[in-house]
Amino acid sequence: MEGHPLALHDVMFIPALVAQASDEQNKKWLRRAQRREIVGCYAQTELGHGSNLRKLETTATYDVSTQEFVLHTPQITSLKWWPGGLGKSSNYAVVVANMIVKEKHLGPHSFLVQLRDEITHQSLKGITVGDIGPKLSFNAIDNGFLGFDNYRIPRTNLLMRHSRVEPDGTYVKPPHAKINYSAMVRVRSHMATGQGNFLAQALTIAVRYSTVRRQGFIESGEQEVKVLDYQTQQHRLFPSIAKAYAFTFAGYETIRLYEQLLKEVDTGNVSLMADLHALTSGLKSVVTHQTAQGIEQARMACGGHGYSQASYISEIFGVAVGGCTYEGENMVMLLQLARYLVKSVEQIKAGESGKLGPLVAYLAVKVDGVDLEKGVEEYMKAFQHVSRLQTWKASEKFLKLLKSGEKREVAWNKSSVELTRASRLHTRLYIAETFKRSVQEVADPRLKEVLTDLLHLHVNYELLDMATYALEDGFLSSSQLDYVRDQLYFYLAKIRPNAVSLVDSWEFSDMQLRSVLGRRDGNVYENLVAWAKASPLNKTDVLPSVEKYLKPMMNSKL
Ligand SMILES: CC/C=C\C/C=C\C/C=C\C/C=C\C/C=C\C/C=C\CCC(=O)SCCNC(=O)CCNC(=O)[C@H](O)C(C)(C)COP(=O)(O)OP(=O)(O)OC[C@H]1O[C@@H](n2cnc3c(N)ncnc32)[C@H](O)[C@@H]1OP(=O)(O)O
Ligand SMILES: Cc1cc2nc3c(=O)[nH]c(=O)nc-3n(C[C@H](O)[C@H](O)[C@H](O)COP(=O)(O)OP(=O)(O)OC[C@H]3O[C@@H](n4cnc5c(N)ncnc54)[C@H](O)[C@@H]3O)c2cc1C
Repeated sequence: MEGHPLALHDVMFIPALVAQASDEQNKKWLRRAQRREIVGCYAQTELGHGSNLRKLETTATYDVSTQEFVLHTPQITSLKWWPGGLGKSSNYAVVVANMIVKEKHLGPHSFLVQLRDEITHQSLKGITVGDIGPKLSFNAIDNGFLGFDNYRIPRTNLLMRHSRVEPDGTYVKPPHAKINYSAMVRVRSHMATGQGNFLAQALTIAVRYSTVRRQGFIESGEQEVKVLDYQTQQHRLFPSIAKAYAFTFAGYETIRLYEQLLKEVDTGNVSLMADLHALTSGLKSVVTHQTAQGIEQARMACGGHGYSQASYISEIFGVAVGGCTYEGENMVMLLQLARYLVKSVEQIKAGESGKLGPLVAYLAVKVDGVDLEKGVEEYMKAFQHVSRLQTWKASEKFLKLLKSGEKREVAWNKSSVELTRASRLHTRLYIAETFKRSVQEVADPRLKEVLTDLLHLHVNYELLDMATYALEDGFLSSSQLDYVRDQLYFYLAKIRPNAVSLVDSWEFSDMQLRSVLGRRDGNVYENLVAWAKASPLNKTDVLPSVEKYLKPMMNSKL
């Protein structure tokens, strides 16, 4: 859970080579990387810039006389900063640098760069590299810094699958300007399943513990109840169980789309890039945020023991919450999706609704009302309505500001909170839709029934959570919202008997969970005592600090 120093080798270094190096280059590098004869990382973010990639400062200047690129770190803010595995483990990196050829700045490009000697592992001349120090979590990963002092690499170390620099300095452009960002899009497409997995771990611990923990009464005179029988506890945990499933289903779809994109790009078809970029930008933001919230609720649902490291939930939280920042800061990514939504609105206004992609076609279709009692399809129409309403409102605000003479960037900034709201609603619609479709495809009728209960819980929870939007224009009445509330409580109670099976079905072993509270055998109390006794402070009855500090203080006459 604390991370692995070679994680980025698998998660980004190899995928960057697969997607961006030419077949010829990969004959040289890929097998070596796969066999781990060389260890790599993905070095893009700098001390001064992470989000705004156009302002990366590391330069790769082509020297036509030697057919080499000269990598250079012009100032302190240009140091690479953060890359996982860079500090101590990697001897190679995919480095993203601003490419300059014949004095022309050609923007960020990826280069394979050797950092350390393959035998001694010592850093090479011209390279400054090290670890950036402890972090909130992930402390088994050596996130690092890296500087170049006019460091030379061969021309052929520019990753040349999609763009090239010929020996004479002729630049051959890629088929899409952002094709070099594919390693990021890949991680974003995997993040929904990855984060769903973190959420699932925390929930497994909290749900199991909630059936061991007895406290208080529901009906007086009986045995104290398992805390999982409280409606508030169910409300804290069960909607997140539904989300963990929903995120996993959504993630399967984005992973499939990324694989499709890779194949299509190789045939020169880049049409999926904008759609997938928008989709994964929104999804990674919503999923990481809701996962962090869900894990924190799971911790609180374990009361005092949840705060102990014996629960292990704090570690899961620390790792998961990193996802809100890495691979694109969440607000920044929501605004990327918003660009796509605003463009879609502009297309509709221009009478070009027919050109809209399938995920945004609903923006052009107005619905007057829904009959929620007819089932999940009607909830989908309600989600579409709130997303459409907010997307149009935010877009109109932006377009009005533009029309009033504001500069584009200023108008955008003044509309940005509303735009991020639209992006979240659009993404939550997508999550609900993929959840619905995935449940419909389940063949086993008993499994389908339980997952359908979770789906119902999800759509009622979500609609209630976005109720202000639906009430704003009178789309939903307050009596409809009462119905949604009743349904929510109905499904909390209905799911209760299956709650433990739902988390057990994720099949985390005790070794994976590392949680005293979440043990499979439920022997929580004996093991909490054993865990406490094993604390380093309990190695001796009297600590050296007693002689050193306590006694002088207690014996002092002052
Ligand atoms: C197999 C497992 C895989 C994953 C693991 C999953 C879960 C994790 C679980 C465990 C992890 C275990 C260990 C690892 C631990 C942690 C670390 C993992 C990874 C972290 C690595 C990193 O963080 S790498 C650095 C990431 N950095 C960023 O994400 C930077 C964010 N910024 C950007 O992406 C861009 O700068 C930008 C998109 C914000 C803006 O780009 P730019 O300025 O160049 O563009 P413009 O704004 O001008 O936009 C111009 C048009 O281009 C479009 N665009 C932008 N990007 C793309 C893209 N990628 N594809 C397609 N189109 C793109 C943009 O939309 C604009 O289009 P218009 O039509 O509107 O003009
Ligand atoms: C655990 C972890 C692992 C990482 N691993 C890697 C790695 O392997 N390789 C690598 O290269 N990098 C890595 N990073 C770096 C990471 O990708 C960046 O930190 C991330 O992309 C955010 O960029 P930033 O730090 O520049 O944030 P900033 O952009 O400085 O964000 C600060 C604030 O400014 C806001 N902001 C910035 N721009 C805008 C805008 N245009 N509009 C509105 N608000 C804005 C943000 O929303 C945020 O609130 C890692 C980071 C972490 C935490």
